Amino acid sequence: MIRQGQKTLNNIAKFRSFSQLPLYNFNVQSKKEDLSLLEKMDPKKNKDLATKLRILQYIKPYIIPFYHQDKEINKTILKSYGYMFLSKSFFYAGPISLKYAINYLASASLISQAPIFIIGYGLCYSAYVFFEGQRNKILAHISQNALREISQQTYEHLLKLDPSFHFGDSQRQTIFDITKAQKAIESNLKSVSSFFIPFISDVVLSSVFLLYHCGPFVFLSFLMTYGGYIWFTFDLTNSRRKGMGLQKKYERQADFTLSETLSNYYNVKYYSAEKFEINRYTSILENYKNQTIENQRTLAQLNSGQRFVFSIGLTANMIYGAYKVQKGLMTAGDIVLMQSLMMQVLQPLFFLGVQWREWTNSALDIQRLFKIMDTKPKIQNSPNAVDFVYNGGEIEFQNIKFGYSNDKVIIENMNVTFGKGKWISLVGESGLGKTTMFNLIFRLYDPQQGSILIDGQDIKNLKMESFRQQICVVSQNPYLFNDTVMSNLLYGSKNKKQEDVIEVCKKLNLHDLFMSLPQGYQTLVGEQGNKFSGGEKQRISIARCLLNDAQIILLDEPTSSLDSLNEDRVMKAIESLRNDKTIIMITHRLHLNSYTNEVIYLTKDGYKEQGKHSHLIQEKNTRYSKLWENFVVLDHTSNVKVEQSEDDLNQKPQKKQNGQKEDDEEKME
Ligand SMILES: Nc1ncnc2c1ncn2[C@@H]1O[C@H](COP(=O)(O)OP(=O)(O)OP(=O)(O)O)[C@@H](O)[C@H]1O
Repeated sequence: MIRQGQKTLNNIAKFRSFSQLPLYNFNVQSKKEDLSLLEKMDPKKNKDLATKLRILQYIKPYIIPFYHQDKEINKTILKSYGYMFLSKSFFYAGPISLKYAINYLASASLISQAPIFIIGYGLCYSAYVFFEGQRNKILAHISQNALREISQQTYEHLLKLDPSFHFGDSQRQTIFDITKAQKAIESNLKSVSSFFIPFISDVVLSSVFLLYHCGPFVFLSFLMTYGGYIWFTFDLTNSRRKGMGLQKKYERQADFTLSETLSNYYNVKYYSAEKFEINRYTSILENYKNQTIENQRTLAQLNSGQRFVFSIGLTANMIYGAYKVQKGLMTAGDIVLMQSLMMQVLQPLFFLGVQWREWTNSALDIQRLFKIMDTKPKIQNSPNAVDFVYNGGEIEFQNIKFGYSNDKVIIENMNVTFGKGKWISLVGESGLGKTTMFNLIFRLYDPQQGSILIDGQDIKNLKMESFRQQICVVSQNPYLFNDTVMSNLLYGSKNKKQEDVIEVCKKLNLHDLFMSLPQGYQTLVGEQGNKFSGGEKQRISIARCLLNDAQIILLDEPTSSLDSLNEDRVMKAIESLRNDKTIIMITHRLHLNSYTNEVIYLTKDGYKEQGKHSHLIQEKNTRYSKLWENFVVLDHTSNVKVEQSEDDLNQKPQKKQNGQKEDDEEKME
């Protein structure tokens, strides 16, 4: 499950190339109001307490019967309480039976009945073990359900968050944090249901039995011993918190460094940085080791202190009991009962520190999850959002101003129209904001000013799923899932037939490559698709996009890793498969513009030239024609281009524009 989450996060990529991510049809079982309640609490006011209360809110539906909306889970929780009642009944019947066995053994007239109580003691213990086992089975079932539902909620929330969240911090760190937090919540749930609830019932029941069987002195001494023990445990555990926090921090650093280094394996090798990385990792491990030793020392202190407090209480009660027996006010059986009851609660009491420490530690881990759950997606459907109505796929930037942050404007006063059904090249210098324009079309960000219209509809007023479904993006860095070739090709196009896939792959020169693999189209592509070359990955992601039914295709330097032969094939494949879809293609390889219907050339100072490649380069005073001259001279493929350019400039554009109005306007501003 965690691996799946990691795969998906990695593939959210620069923008979500496929709007089918919501195809995963989550069916979250927890009541939604639980989350909103959690969200309302302000952890800053009393961070520690607030976090613990939020954790309780989170796990409440799995502890309190009738709180979960799934009736089956409610029944299971109720059953677990039934088993607890039975196990506790036998747990306390045992020492009482033992008390009578001892008293009868000490009495000459009743000694013959003692074995019945001894057998009763044994049976009670067996029954207790049986019902406790049944309860544990049920608790495992509940906690696994809880883990699944909480992971699901988190996953769903993560997929809603904006790219600024996913690419602001380290994604790997986020994954670590979430994984740890989910485990921490599961462990907290287990500790509440398997430890704290039975523990509280033990303290209450032991008190009642001690009061009834051994009198008020033993009862009070018992309460004081437990009170002192609990106070000491909590006090010392809280003072160990800082040290535990440091240990966690070093642990996270170590995990993170390991993962960073391994995922940058090639860079480490290329820069011969093994020694540097080993030293870095070792110094973190050293910190972790020292802090763990220090924490173990304080833990030993805690444990010996706890036993000391308990032994004082136990000894005081035993002395008092011995005195009462001497006076004939208590029996030997009462002393055994007192000892058994105290010892029965002693066992869980020794775990109290461990459990409380776990809670305190998990609170640190879970705080990170809460921080993520508190992050609200900036881009959301407006309350009155309507469905997008496709009408040819014209895209219009109206007076757009945008910057990723307020202090740096990337795009200002931009007015551009990408005509419907056209294949348009978007050209401009590096860093101009071309990829950013794609991000804006996909509404991964909202412009600070102006509107983006698709087929005359402002995307801010549209349901995001409805227009995103019509857009497919091939990003600069092709992202593949670590799945089979076929699954990657069909990601988002589940209804496509095998023949369609083969047709597209043949056109992109991929079919023979896949067929040469041992498992053909069922071959796994490897982590991030690294079983394929950069150019092959690029062609796979183009194939995936061409197989998609989206009517608008955004190609961000789709052939940057391709040789000229494959580049030509790809261009021809796009041309033959595009079926009047609107395509915007960012490219720095100007010769590709001969394949497209139109070029939009933008500069940082807001200048724009728009028209057919062949016309723009013939106009000697256009900036684009100067760029083209430079390209032809400087580009290492210039020979090909010069040869091609005669074709490209004079024939291809004309051939390509079949079906397109000849009176395409050239706009120059
Ligand atoms: N997520 C981001 N957060 C902050 N700044 C960003 C982000 N993405 C891009 N930028 C900045 O925005 C500017 C435009 O980037 P963009 O990728 O849109 O340019 P581009 O025209 O596509 O460049 P290239 O041709 O090199 O791909 C750059 O200065 C870049 O550093």
